[in-house]
Amino acid sequence: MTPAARLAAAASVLDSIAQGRQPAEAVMKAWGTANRYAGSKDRRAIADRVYKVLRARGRLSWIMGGREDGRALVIGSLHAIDGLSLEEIEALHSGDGYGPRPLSKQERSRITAGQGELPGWVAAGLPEFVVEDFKATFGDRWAEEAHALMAPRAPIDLRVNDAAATVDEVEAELKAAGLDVSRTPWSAVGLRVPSEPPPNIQALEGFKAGRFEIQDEGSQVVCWLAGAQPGMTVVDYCAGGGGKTLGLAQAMKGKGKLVASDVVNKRLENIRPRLQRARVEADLVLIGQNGGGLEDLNGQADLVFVDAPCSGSGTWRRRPEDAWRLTAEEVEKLHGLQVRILSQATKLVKPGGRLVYVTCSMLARENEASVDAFEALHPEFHPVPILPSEAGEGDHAQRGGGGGHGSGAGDASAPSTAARSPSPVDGGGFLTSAARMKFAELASGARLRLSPASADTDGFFAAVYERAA
Ligand SMILES: C[S@@+](CC[C@H](N)C(=O)[O-])C[C@H]1O[C@@H](n2cnc3c(N)ncnc32)[C@H](O)[C@@H]1O
Repeated sequence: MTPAARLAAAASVLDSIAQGRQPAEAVMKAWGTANRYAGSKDRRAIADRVYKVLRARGRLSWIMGGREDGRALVIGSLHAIDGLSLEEIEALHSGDGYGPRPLSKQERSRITAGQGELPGWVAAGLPEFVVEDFKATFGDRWAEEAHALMAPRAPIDLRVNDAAATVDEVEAELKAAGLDVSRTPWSAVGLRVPSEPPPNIQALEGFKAGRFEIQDEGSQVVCWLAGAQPGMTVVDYCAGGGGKTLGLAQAMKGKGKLVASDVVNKRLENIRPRLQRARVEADLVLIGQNGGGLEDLNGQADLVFVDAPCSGSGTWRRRPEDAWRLTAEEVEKLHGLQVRILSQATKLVKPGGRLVYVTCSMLARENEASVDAFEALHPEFHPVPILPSEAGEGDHAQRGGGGGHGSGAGDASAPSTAARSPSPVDGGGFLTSAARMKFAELASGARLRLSPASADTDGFFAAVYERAA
């Protein structure tokens, strides 16, 4: 393909992405299948252009006078990102062969007009309502947070299944496969590989044998903070694809009862092969929108983990297309759903047991606002500080009625006053000492926010609660 034909193809892929809800990666793949004449270098060049545009879509649309079609965004990117002159852009738009048609008068004038002063949200490359939320949360640091969230090429993180292999063994295995592997800073069982050139992790023997899984470090961290321990009864209430289920199973070391529930059966079914690969077990339970289906566990769970449905805005560095699909109305709906799901999940928590709320959202409306609403509705749930309180680690457990799980869940004979819940930052030994220092900086009481800018992870929010007796 000529460079011009690649631009035309990128514009058409961008239009397909804008028309649907499919991930950009899937649209790119479908385009490759339908256009077999395109070689790997062509597909690579087209994907590079598509992602370049998606990460800067707001700015490019602004420059092109509010146009949002693929052609305009590609033209804008040649000018504003690649720095091509009008003549160079025109040469790529001669209309010859499979290249794009010549520039219109308006398109030419958009390029010659220059960018001018860009409003903050346009420069940040995020929808305006998102930037307002960021300003309220991050203050002066909002632009840095926005930039890191939309920056290219997040690395790929792996969680080593320490029941099947040591971190050293997996590290050596990945090195032998030619990957440039390093340790993750916060999760003690995390490894990181660059996403460029794209590694085929799923084809590796260690992946197939369950020695490691793909999981962002932030996602690993929230599993470790939850405090699942061997012998506990744990419910992963919104189990989805099962990423956290596997992390919780790892913390439980295969001992106790783990239940993974969701309202979508297909998602639960996808967990099955992952459990088999990791050689761990969980009961998969399809629940109704109102939580029906888990009545047997009412008041029984030591830990209920609610990885709530959310905007997924914490993962926009991997899926920048989603930033432009989200609306303020959807965020409002998600906030309502999050508070409702948390309320439903409370029924399962036993006195002294924990409820952990997690999102992969960067938005305060889905994080702080959702747990504020939950706290107002459920005073029987006490916030558990992420860091040990000054009065001594675990004193919240006694305030909350004791009955901790320090000696292993199911040990009903353990005296409640002696047993103390470990502090979330203890992380069951799965958090590094660097994590403990870092989270001292990032945690606010029972709440912790991780982000690409602050922790080099996807954006995550976690809040930990304990039910009073
Ligand atoms: C953020 S995703 C979970 C991701 C998953 N925990 C993981 O780590 O792969 C949220 C999940 O909540 C589920 N969900 C939506 N409404 C729900 C409800 N009312 N009760 C329980 N789960 C619900 C969705 O089907 C979705 O799978």
